[in-house]
Amino acid sequence: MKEIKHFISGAFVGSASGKLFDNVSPANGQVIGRVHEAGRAEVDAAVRAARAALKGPWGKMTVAERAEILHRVADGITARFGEFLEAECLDTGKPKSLASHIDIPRGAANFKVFADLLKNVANEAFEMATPDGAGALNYGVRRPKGVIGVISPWNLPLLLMTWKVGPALACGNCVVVKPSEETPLTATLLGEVMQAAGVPAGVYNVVHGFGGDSAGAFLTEHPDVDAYTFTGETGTGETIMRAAAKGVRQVSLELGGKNAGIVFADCDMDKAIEGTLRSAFANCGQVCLGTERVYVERPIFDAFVARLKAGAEALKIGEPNDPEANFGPLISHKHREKVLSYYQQAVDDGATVVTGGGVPEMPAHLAGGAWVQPTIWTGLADDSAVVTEEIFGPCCHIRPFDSEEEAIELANSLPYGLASAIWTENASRAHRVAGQIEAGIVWVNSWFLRDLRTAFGGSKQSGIGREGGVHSLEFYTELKNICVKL
Ligand SMILES: NC(=O)c1ccc[n+]([C@@H]2O[C@H](COP(=O)([O-])OP(=O)(O)OC[C@H]3O[C@@H](n4cnc5c(N)ncnc54)[C@H](O)[C@@H]3O)[C@@H](O)[C@H]2O)c1
Ligand SMILES: O=C/C=C/C=C(\O)C(=O)O
Repeated sequence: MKEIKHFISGAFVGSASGKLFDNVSPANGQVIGRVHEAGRAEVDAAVRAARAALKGPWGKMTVAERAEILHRVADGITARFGEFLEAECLDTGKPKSLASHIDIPRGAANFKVFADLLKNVANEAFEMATPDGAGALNYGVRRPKGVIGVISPWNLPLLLMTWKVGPALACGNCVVVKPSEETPLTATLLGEVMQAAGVPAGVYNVVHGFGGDSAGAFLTEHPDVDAYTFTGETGTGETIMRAAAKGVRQVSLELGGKNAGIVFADCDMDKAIEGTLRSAFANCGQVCLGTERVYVERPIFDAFVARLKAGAEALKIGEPNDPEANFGPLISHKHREKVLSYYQQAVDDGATVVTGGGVPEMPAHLAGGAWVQPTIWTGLADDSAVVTEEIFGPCCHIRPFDSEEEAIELANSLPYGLASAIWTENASRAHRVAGQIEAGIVWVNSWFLRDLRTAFGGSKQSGIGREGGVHSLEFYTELKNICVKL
């Protein structure tokens, strides 16, 4: 049985406590490995290694030298593409057809884009007048923040972890990563790539374990971590924020959502159906940006529901190696219980189940997996928990609307504000509505189209701060103003 160890100070190490936990395949329920669970000792060793590495060669490198190494990291991921793909799909059960297009290439891109950005970024400067007439010159310099704690979720494990590690390292920080307990493999494999690329020991560390009373909590409670970047549930974000308050450490939080899709009668129906299908069902609905509320203008409501139903029913459920599969399992049985409880709630609340609503029948060798049917409802009240709470499963509720104002009000009615997708061929309307949606990201006639130079993050309870492009610098560096009296 494969043992998955921590990566600390350039070496793979087990836990002193000897505590291990199972890594379970969501596709068939089988144990695929045993993972070392970090105690305070391993977390402390990782933080100390990171602190020491800041003072070592990493801290003395030029931006160009660091950028070259990070390019080698990206190339290392690409060179071992097959291994990363295998590992990601073992952990998550997602179709290889999906991970080979999204997760793994983005894992590599996250290093290249931020390495290049750092080489080209300019700092601000202000000339100022002084009473003696000689003036003064202010200019900003950026310095690494220090040791960054990176806590990442299981839905897009390599993509979301490197989305933080890429800019953190490009800015000259050292990191301690706590990947989700559900998906330990790719973060561990990345340790090998880091080493081969010449990243000095201690710059990239990985500790495995759970959240509360385990590696996650030990990391967020560790006094020698300078800042935390977290992607995950809103409730966990609150816990991390509380822990980070001690010692006044900064947090960047990318949290949950209950994203709205708004489909106007003047949309290109083919595009709207294709995009909404992806946004509701890609990655088995386990994408923070995914659409779980669809608002459709009344004249096209029936046609839209019928076509989305047909699209959902045409999805091909299957295990990662099935070349035709485009719909995998949920991450775990525990998560399936949560998703199925909402499926039941929808029925109890009087929904019309347009399609799905249960567990699909799977062949015997996959029967132990966390499979669930893609599901569409109509007819729920706006205050049903199914419509107001993040389910994080392959499901959406579709509701008609009669005016632009009503659609905007519905989209903005929840305490979340991560993303939204608007479908219309009327350009004025697209801009007008997009400007009024309370969300960090609004797509018009697309979904999950990502330019890594743009600001990414959520408003309201979907997060704090923005990452992406120069916005990442706000979090991963300290901007210092130097004022020189002339
Ligand atoms: N806004 C975004 O960009 C974004 C992106 C992806 C996922 N998400 C959100 O993530 C959630 C799904 O991911 P998840 O279930 O892994 O989230 P989660 O909050 O349960 O776990 C995320 C990470 O936090 C750790 N953790 C849990 N409790 C902790 C604690 N007390 N202290 C420290 N660490 C702790 C976990 O071990 C894991 O590594 C959804 O809510 C989804 O919307 C948001
Ligand atoms: O599940 C959430 C997906 C988030 C995507 C990103 O953070 C990204 O594309 O950078």
